[in-house]
Order: sequence, then C-alpha cells, then structure tokens
Amino acid sequence: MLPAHDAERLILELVTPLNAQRDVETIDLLSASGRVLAADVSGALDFPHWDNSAMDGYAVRYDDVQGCSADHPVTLEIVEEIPAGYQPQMTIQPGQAARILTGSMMPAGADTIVMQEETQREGDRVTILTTPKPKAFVRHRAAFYRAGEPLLPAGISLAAPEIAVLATAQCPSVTVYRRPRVAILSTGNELVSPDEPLAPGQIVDSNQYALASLVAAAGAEPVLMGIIPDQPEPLQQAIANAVSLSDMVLSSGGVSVGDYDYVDRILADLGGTLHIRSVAVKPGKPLTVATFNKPEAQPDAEAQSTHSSPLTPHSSLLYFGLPGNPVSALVSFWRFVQPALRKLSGLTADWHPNFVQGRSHHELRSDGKRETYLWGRVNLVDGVYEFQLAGGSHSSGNLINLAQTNALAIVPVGQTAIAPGDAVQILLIH
Ligand SMILES: Nc1nc2c(c(=O)[nH]1)N[C@H]1C(S)=C(S)[C@@H](COP(=O)(O)OP(=O)(O)OC[C@H]3O[C@@H](n4cnc5c(N)ncnc54)[C@H](O)[C@@H]3O)O[C@H]1N2
Ligand code: MOO
Ligand SMILES: [Mg+2]
Repeated sequence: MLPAHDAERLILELVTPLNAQRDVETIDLLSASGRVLAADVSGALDFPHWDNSAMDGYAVRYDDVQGCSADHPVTLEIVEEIPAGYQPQMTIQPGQAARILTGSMMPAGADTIVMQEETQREGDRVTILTTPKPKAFVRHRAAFYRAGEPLLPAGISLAAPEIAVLATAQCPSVTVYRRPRVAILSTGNELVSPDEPLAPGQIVDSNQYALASLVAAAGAEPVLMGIIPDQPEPLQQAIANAVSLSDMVLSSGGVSVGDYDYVDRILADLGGTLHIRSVAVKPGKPLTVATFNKPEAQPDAEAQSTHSSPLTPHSSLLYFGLPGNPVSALVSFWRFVQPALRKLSGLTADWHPNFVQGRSHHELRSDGKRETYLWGRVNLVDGVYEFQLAGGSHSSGNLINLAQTNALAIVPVGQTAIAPGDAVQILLIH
C-alpha cells in the first residue's frame, strides 16, 4: 500500500499533458469560461488606452490651482464639456478648465482633475476650493498595462477576470486546449442502469453517473462506455476501446482480490504498465493506476506517410481502476484523479487538491492504519473552517449521506481519533 502522498506524486509524474500545438482549438470568448489557455497572450493596446479622468469634475492645469483653498479660491473659465466617448477639441490654456466626466479623455494642456465636490459651478465658470495633488485622479495611458508586454500566460484557467482582460485586449476569440476526453466504464455483473428494474442481487450503477458529473465539472468531456460484465473478453474489449478513444480512462470495480476482479490482469495483457495496485487511504484502498503508450493522432495523412513509425510521437495515457464501492470511487477521484486531470488539461499549476486547516466539531475516528477520509460539511465560523461530520454510517458502500457534503476530514495514519474542537486537515471537494 503506497502512502497517499507518494501515490499523488507518482500519478502526477505519469501524466502527459495535452499538446500545446496539436490539442488546441480556437473558441469564442463567450464560451471560454473554465477552459485552459493554450498560448501566451499579449495585447496590442495600452490600458488605459488614453489618459482619462477617474472622477466627475474638472480638468485643470495644476499650476493654476496650486495653493488655492476655500479662503483663497481660484475661478477658471470652462471651455469644453467632455463626456465619455468624446474626443476633446480644445487645449486647456492658463486660467481655463474643462468639465469632465468619469472615464472621459483628458484634454491637452490639463494635467490634474479636481473632483466636483471641491468646486462651485456658475455658468461657464468654476471655482476651485481646495488644492488637489498634482496629477490627481488622472489615469494615465498604459499605467496598468503597456501594449506588447505579456498579458496572460498559457496554462491558466479562464474565469471572469481573465475573460474581462481578454475582451479589453480585443481578443474576441481565444486558443485553448481542447477538453480532455475521459472514458468512464462501470464493471460488474450485478449492475443495472437507473432506469432498469432490480432483480435479486442487482444494484444500480451510480458510479458512472457520479464520475461523469465530476469529469464534466473538471472541464473535461466524459465518454460513457456503459456497464461491462465481469467477464474477461467483453471487459478486455471495452478497456481496449476506452484506451483507444480517450485521453484518460476511469473504470470502477474489479480491482480488489475477488474471483471476478479482472481489471489488473487485463491491463497487463493489453500492454499497460501497472504502477499502483493499492493506496493507504480509507476508503479507496484498491486503486489501480496504469499507463498505456499510445501513438499520437497525426494531423493529416501526409504527415503520417512522411513520419514513419520511429518518429511518430507517443503519448502516455493514464488508466485509473477505481474501487467499486461508491464512496471509495469518489474519494479516489477527489484525491488522485482530479489532480491528474488538471495536469492533463494543460494547467501548469494548481493541480493539487484543495486542502485547508480547520477544526472538527465532532469526534473523528479511524483505525489508524490508513489515511482516513470522513465526509461532512465545512462552514467558516469566525474565520475558521469548522468541519461537521455527516451523520449515519461512514461505510464506503453508503453513498446516501454523501449528499450535501462539501468536504472530507482527514485522520492521518497512526492516529485513531481527533477530538471535538481539535485541528484537522480538510479536503474541500466543491
Ligand atoms: N478480501 C478482500 N476483499 C476486499 C478488499 C480486500 O482488501 N480484501 N478490499 C475491499 C475494499 S476496501 C474495496 S473498496 C472493495 C473494492 O472492490 P472492487 O474495486 O473490486 O469492486 P467490486 O468488487 O466490483 O465492487 C465493490 C462494491 O461496489 C459496488 N459497485 C461496483 N460498481 C459499482 C457501480 N458502478 N455503482 C455502484 N456500486 C458499485 C459493488 O456492487 C460492490 O458492492 O473491495 C473490498 N473487498
Ligand atoms: O477502500 Mo475500501 O474503499 O475501504 O471500502
Ligand atoms: Mg471486487
């Protein structure tokens, strides 16, 4: 049994990320949320693009208003009104000012904004009642970003802030990694899909649904391979098929020591290399991790004929044989598959699970033999993550009380209890 930390490190080493040249697509910025940027972006525009005012007020020459106060005000002639979207026509001369509104272009000659609240307006004259700081409330061209400098690096996930930046840089479309295809298959003679009646001994295949949801939430494309019986031939066929058409495979079930647990043997027969057979976590001990070398798809037939096999690039596909127990399959996903999927998807950082320190409201128990994950909810209480253990059984076969949880509390190997109020490491799962 590999310790969890070593398993995570080994798994991440085994991941070949999508290729920044071949595995990309150009998409509309409006559909880019959650996608991973595949190329560095730099902008062709300074930001701000013009000197502009940060306040509603008056654009003045600092020399004209230096030293003025309520007792010694200065009155200036307003020579132009500058609303947003308007290009100023006048150059402000000594003794002059322009009425200006937030975001509008600074007129030539002016270098300082006096906010409206510090003035008195009478017709086309404005009286300035305080001395502003030199260059006050002017947002200078390129103060925030200079055209041509790096704007966003490849390998980051796009969310509202990055999408706003790309829009501002006039990038209405963006080159992102394609979504990784993740094949999902459930193994087991006992499994039926949720729309089928249960005969004695049968159970419903929930893993395929749960894993599809997790894969989609991670920004990847789930490819559902269905329920495969515990029979070597159909299972081998399904696994070979899954390996050939995806970037990662997740199967559940059939990885323990039972008479019908064929997955590991089939992976070896198909030429896979087995790296992990079990991990010291509870739930989730039986976890098979294997890799397959795959010839990479060639962009076109010509490329295929000019690059004969020794030059054909290969990539390594990661196969996860997750345990069949429903909670075990999900815990294995959160702890080990998700980081691998993040690296596969082209992200250059932030692969690791989201661990935080908190305190436990309830007593947490473990046998101390494996790193133990208990499910529940965290809330921030006075700035501290507080973990509330889900009620009911923490059996790996009980998925019912997993609903409405958002975190897993971790009891380390060698520790058998965490007392109420004590510190606990928590894995955030949503
Ligand atoms: N002698 C031992 N037996 C077991 C060990 C062990 O170390 N020695 N480990 C146990 C642990 S821990 C786990 S976890 C399970 C893992 O078993 P498998 O991965 O081989 O899974 P199966 O045997 O196929 O199924 C286990 C369990 O999960 C249910 N299941 C399977 N697939 C699904 C699905 N798609 N949706 C919902 N539920 C599913 C299945 O019906 C079984 O109840 O092995 C222990 N045994
Ligand atoms: O590891 Mo199993 O997942 O304990 O039930
Ligand atoms: Mg089994």
